[in-house]
Amino acid sequence: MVLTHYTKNHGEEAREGEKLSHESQELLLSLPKEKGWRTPYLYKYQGFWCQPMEIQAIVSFQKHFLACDTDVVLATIPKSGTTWLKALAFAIVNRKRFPISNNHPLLSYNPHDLVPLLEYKLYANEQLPDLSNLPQPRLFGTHVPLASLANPIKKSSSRVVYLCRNPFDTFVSSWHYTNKIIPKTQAPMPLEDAFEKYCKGIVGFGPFWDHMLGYWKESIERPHKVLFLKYEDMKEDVSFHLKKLADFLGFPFSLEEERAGCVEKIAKLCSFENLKELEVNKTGKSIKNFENRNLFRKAEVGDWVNYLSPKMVEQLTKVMEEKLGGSGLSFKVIP
Ligand SMILES: Nc1ncnc2c1ncn2[C@@H]1O[C@H](COP(=O)(O)OS(=O)(=O)O)[C@@H](OP(=O)(O)O)[C@H]1O
Repeated sequence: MVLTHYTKNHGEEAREGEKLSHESQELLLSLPKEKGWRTPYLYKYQGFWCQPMEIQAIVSFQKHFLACDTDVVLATIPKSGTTWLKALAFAIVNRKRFPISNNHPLLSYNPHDLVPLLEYKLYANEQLPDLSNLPQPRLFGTHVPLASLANPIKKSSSRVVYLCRNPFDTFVSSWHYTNKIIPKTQAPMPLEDAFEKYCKGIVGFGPFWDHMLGYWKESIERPHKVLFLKYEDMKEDVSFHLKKLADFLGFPFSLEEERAGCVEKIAKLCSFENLKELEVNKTGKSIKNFENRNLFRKAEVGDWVNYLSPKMVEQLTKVMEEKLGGSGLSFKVIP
């Protein structure tokens, strides 16, 4: 059984390698690697862990992306509320073009289709997208850490919004998602194995602490450039954070809009309860052909209590204290 799994993984690695350019294959040979969560290996590229196809796309994005001053980049580590943030930002900046109505794009498209990920979609598979004709402000999503964003993003006046979620819930969400999308022929990943990797920082785009701290520090040093939001705060008061996001993006709500309930309408449109029940999100496919329904699970703060043992809680708390202590970044971990 173990042997079959091992052989299968190596076959997968060979197949994945075949899809890569010669240059990317050479690059991978020079990088440290560890067994991945659902792919044979994660490689450490520029200090963060990543899958081979993503590394190829990120190198291309770093080389070719041209920024506009009006660009908005929505950054997250996976499972921190990316889908939610994309829906909110799209609805806010496009509300004149697409007023809240029965044919709003968010009712027939998944947020990942409306706000494409730079590394999974736009620059994937050696594509060089022509982004010059996209309506402004252009909205992009990324899981890439701040230090590795394409230089034009850092140097231009484009804005970055970072959404962060407490590591306990992010871990549980990542583990569930991984087991939902791994091929049926592959054994599910035990919670304990995933947890050990997570605490060592071995998770896509991790270590999580470096990912968070990069954006956190920049949001303090350059608050006009990076807005740092927390998933738990947004769950507590979505309207307040929606207005904050709109102000930061340069699309503040007018008094008339507020009186007309525009903020609440957007919050409702983008809510977990609404998006989860839409046909497109029950049956459609978006990122890399993955099923949209897997993007919507529970959306709760504190669901980790149902999964982590006291020993695990102690271990992750210690990691967080060691890595995030003194930074000023802290989390509500229960509602
Ligand atoms: N609209 C909305 N509001 C609040 N929360 C939401 C929303 N949509 C998705 N979710 C929850 O977010 C988790 C998925 O994270 P991401 O969207 O970052 O996933 S991904 O990185 O884009 O794959 C996942 O969290 P868990 O339920 O804890 O697994 C989703 O349920």
